[in-house]
Amino acid sequence: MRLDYLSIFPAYFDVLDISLVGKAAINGLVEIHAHDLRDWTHDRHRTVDDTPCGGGAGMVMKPDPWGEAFDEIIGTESDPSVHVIFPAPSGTPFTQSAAAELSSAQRIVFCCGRYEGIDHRVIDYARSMWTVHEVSLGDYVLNGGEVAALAITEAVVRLVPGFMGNPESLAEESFSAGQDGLLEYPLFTRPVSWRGLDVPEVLMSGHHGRIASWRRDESVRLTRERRPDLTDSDSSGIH
Ligand SMILES: N#Cc1c(-c2ccc3cc[nH]c3c2)n[nH]c1N
Repeated sequence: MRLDYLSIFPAYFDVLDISLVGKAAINGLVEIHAHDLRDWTHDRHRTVDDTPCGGGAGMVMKPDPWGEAFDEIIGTESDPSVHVIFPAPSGTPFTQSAAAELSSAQRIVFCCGRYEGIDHRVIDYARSMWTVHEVSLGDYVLNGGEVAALAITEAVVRLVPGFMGNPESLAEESFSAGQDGLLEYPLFTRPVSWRGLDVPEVLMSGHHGRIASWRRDESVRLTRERRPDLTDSDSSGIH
């Protein structure tokens, strides 16, 4: 899997060399390329923004640098196997199932906007050429797309076959299919007693049936408390 990042702050992605994603890069599972969008400007100030047509506050990212960067990084041929991701507050909420779908992609290009956003023609052009995803991390405002690109990268790459040492651990995580779309149950490890707080006795009983039942009940309780929106989904198993 090749991952490209277009941003005016490409140093954001240096962290990928440190994290687990860096290990995947070393193992050849992923190839990471970060690019400075300003490398595709031609004025002395390396300008990437301009005032919004129709007025309004802030600045909008000009289309020209994006188009020239696309030509060099992706090419000028249409290819639906290339996935181009535009993080944006107006995007579709990014989910675990979206991460799972993207984990089989061979090429993902992240377009990280700044200012008020990117000229919409850039997205329209990308849609005419590749498979485009306009996605949002959640209902809060960031200053740009880089943090979202990092989060999406981690969510996707950890699902790439061969990345996780123990793929079985994926099955029991929150939002995973194996968890019936429920939130993960509380986790405990040694010591059994810590600052007057004890591990639930059932988890020390060695009775696998009771442990499984306790974990399911906890997942249902937590999901009802914190994510009632998940309790009506078909995959949740609770209604
Ligand atoms: N994804 C996502 C986002 C953003 C976001 C993404 C891109 C830009 C470009 C300028 N401002 C941005 C905010 N805010 N909140 C989210 N969940």
